Amino acid sequence: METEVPCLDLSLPEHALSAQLRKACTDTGFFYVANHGIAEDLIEEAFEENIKFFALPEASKQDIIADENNRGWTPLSEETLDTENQTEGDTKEGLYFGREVPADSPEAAQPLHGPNQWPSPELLPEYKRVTMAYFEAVTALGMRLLRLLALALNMEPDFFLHMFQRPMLFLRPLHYIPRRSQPDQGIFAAGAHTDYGMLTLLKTDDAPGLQIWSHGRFVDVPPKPGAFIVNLGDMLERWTNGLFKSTLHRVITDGSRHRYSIPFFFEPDFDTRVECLPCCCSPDNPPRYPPTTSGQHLLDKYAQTHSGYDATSKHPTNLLTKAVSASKDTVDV
Ligand SMILES: O=C(O)CCC(=O)C(=O)O
Ligand SMILES: [Fe+2]
Repeated sequence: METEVPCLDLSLPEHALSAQLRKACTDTGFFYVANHGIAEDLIEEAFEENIKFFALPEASKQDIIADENNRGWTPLSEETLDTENQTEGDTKEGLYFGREVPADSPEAAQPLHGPNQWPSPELLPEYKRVTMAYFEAVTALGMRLLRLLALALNMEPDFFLHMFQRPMLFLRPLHYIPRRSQPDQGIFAAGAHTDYGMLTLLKTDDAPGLQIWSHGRFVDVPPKPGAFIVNLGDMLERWTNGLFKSTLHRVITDGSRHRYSIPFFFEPDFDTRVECLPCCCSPDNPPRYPPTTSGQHLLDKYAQTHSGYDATSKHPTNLLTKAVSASKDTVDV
């Protein structure tokens, strides 16, 4: 079953786009973006390099196993996005890259900041060049969307821009193995979850599988050639007091083929204050969440779903998505 996920044509004038964006953000929290300006060749190259990476022998991937800054390879089944409904881990592996932060920079003292771990250039000579070019291109697209988001909220267009001086940016190529998902058996390619952060810019190959929760059921969001899929995360839902939706989603595979996707998680600077926007509250609609910061929000979300997690220490697994069990909390205490 398919649902009508709106498609924003970025070649339209901003005033038209911002109205469409507001509707998409308040209705579905998911939308396609067409005419985004990122070269198809670059996208293709990024997928080709990742297909090569995931085909490397296990030992080569182990060499760059994810570190405490969320950078590096996460093996098959390492992540269980929906602990309530899954009987095994997600049938996918991934590779995280963040904004490059040298180990000797003061920024590296913060959780989630540090140098990247790149696949060996002897094995994959083009990997770093292509991935960095792709990273830069999706960052620029994210910046364009920030302007539109501010306009969609009837705010100054540069409202969010200054919060992205040292942003937390994570690119995470994923490889789903050809394993048939069996929801009734608790086997999922990616369990149901919402994304933690502000915005996710997702490119998938042409294999279907992504589904979003809509009107009481999961519906397909098929790949659209030439378009990105963009969704809002919990941080933006919190910032807008629930006006903009962070929608539950999952991935189901039919076992017939490999599936590759590249989500890009786009989050403001660690210290950015995330407090109900004035345009999103009123005496009748008071703020539902206390103020926090971008970094603290991500760390708290993680602690909610991982018992024993110490938010003051750096920690090696996925901080950018969360299990469904905690997805619809309304008030932080
Ligand atoms: O692979 C996909 O289509 C979706 C991945 C996703 O939802 C995530 O990584 O948060
Ligand atoms: Fe997600």
